Amino acid sequence: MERPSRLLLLSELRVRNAAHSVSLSRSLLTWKRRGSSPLYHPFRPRFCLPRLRRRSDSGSCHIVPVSEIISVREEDEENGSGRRDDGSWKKIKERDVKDCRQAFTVLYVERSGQHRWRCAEVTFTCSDTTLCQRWISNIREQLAAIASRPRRLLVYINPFGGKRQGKRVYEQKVAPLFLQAGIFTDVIVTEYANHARDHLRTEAELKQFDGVVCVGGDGMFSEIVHGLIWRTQIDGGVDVNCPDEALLPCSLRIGIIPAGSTDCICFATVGTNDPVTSALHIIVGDSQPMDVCSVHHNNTFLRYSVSLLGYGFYGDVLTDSERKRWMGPARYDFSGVKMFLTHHYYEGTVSYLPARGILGTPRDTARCRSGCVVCQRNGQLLSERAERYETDEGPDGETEREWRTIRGKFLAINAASMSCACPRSPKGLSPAAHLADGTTDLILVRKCSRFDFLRHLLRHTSKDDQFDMTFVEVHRVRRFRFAPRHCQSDSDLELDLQENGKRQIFSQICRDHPACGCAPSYSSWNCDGEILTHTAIDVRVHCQLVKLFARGIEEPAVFEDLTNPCAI
Ligand SMILES: Nc1ncnc2c1ncn2[C@@H]1O[C@H](COP(=O)(O)OP(=O)(O)OP(=O)(O)O)[C@@H](O)[C@H]1O
Ligand SMILES: CCCCCCCCCCCCC/C=C/[C@@H](O)[C@H](CO)NC(=O)CCCCC
Ligand SMILES: [Ca+2]
Repeated sequence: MERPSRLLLLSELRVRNAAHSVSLSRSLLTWKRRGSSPLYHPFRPRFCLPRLRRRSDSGSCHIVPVSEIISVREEDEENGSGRRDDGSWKKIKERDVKDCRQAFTVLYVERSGQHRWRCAEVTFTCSDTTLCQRWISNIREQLAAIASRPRRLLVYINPFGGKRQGKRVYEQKVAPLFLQAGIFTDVIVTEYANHARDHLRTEAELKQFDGVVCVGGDGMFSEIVHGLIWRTQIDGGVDVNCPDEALLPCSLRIGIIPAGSTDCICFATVGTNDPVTSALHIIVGDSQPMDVCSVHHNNTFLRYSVSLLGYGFYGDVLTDSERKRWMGPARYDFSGVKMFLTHHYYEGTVSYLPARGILGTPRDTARCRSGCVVCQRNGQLLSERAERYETDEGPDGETEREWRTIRGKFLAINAASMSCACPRSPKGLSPAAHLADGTTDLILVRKCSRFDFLRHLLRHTSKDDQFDMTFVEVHRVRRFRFAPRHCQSDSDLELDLQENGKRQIFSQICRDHPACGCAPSYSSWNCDGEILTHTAIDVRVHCQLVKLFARGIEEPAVFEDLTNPCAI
């Protein structure tokens, strides 16, 4: 149970011309209308204390955690008595001006439903100038002491992501908030694809910054992740081409201002794709660790992935939609329907290393939420294991024995390192996946009828379980490999030829002659929205390799009897 800490200040100040009892402790700012009866505050989210406001017949009490104060502004006489909390203006009575010589405004985070945050403000006025200054400097001191808050950010804007609104969104909605919060920014509007990645790799003076912000979609985030991870490994002498090397975690946090088509990473880490909410999470200095998968082909590094690695359906949707970029976000719906009707399946071998000895399964009903204990515990377990064996997979012999292999015909092979929740699918591809548990959920959708595949797809948008179907299996894994049928080992191929020689040869011919309309042998991998150049891949999860300016999705408030911070 959270108890109010020792008070730093307790004064009678005026809010909207009414006397209020206002207090500041190291953790809370509260204001309560004078004469109102003590109120209890039964709502509190499980992991944090948001601003609370409870009204009764006799008044209202507000509680704002200091960690959620954005800034404090000194008002001049006119502002202090003339401006409303919502920023509009009111007529000033002469008596008000006389009574309230000094005023200050506190800007703070207010939750507005569906995980959205807004910047609210309240103006306190008082007749004593010294007291007013004490309040302002005390609040400023509290804010300056929060070491996790960024002071200087490097911002990359993709002007062409999503609906091409990135620049406008940043200038109108985000930059003014950063200014209010006293955050300095260096802004780069990208001029070509991979501009941000290459700038981070070689040019950016990262020591100057407390974080990197991207304005765009998942592709833009991916650029930042690639630039930062690459830079960190090169500086630390890590060979990125070796799939067995443990990667060094990146120290700079990444902020995402969503302005893309899917915005899956923002949605799955914040709970909404709203630029103002994301800006506020950056300002308050939130931190959310996140797993990253490295993808290799024959000991050559290909890419990193944080959300979806998809072969078959999602690979084909992406390949088809890339030719329709001009359609904007609607291209995914168009290509989704087209690829569903095309109904291609692909043959190959999936091998995986199951995640053992850690918490959680892909069929859990519990979800990864703010302060997730599964992520915390598994993070600890995996780093202890890494220290013991100098690899996070356990002793070599044991690891080799644990690999499992599945051969088959698949409509889709998906690896979801996080839920992949997005506006299209609010619960995501793997609803119980965790952001930072060191695992990915490997989902195998075997060849089935169009009708069954449609049922499976539609379950991504409803409450029904998309894994509860005979042709779908899901495994929580630490590592996996895939080889398409034609990339299998010589002995496997011989076996296949004996089993099904005619089809093998026929499909190879049809790959060379697409006009015959036969199903292709290969799909492509969709790696967080980028097409991979190879189909045979080796994927390894690196637990908590990067950090975001986010806190995971907050639980809705739960009913709890609290010590009443307003009863003072
Ligand atoms: N100035 C630019 N010109 C052209 N392409 C760019 C530029 N800046 C970035 N890009 C590339 O644009 C691609 C798409 O960008 P982004 O991810 O922002 O939007 P999106 O694809 O619409 O959204 P999502 O990834 O969420 O589906 C990225 O892969 C990025 O590399
Ligand atoms: C015929 C009815 C179909 C109904 C299907 C609904 C299922 C929706 C599941 C959505 C899963 C999104 C996974 C996110 C992947 C991102 O890393 C990637 C980059 O932004 N986006 C896509 O590849 C874009 C992929 C878009 C797929 C539709
Ligand atoms: Ca994970």
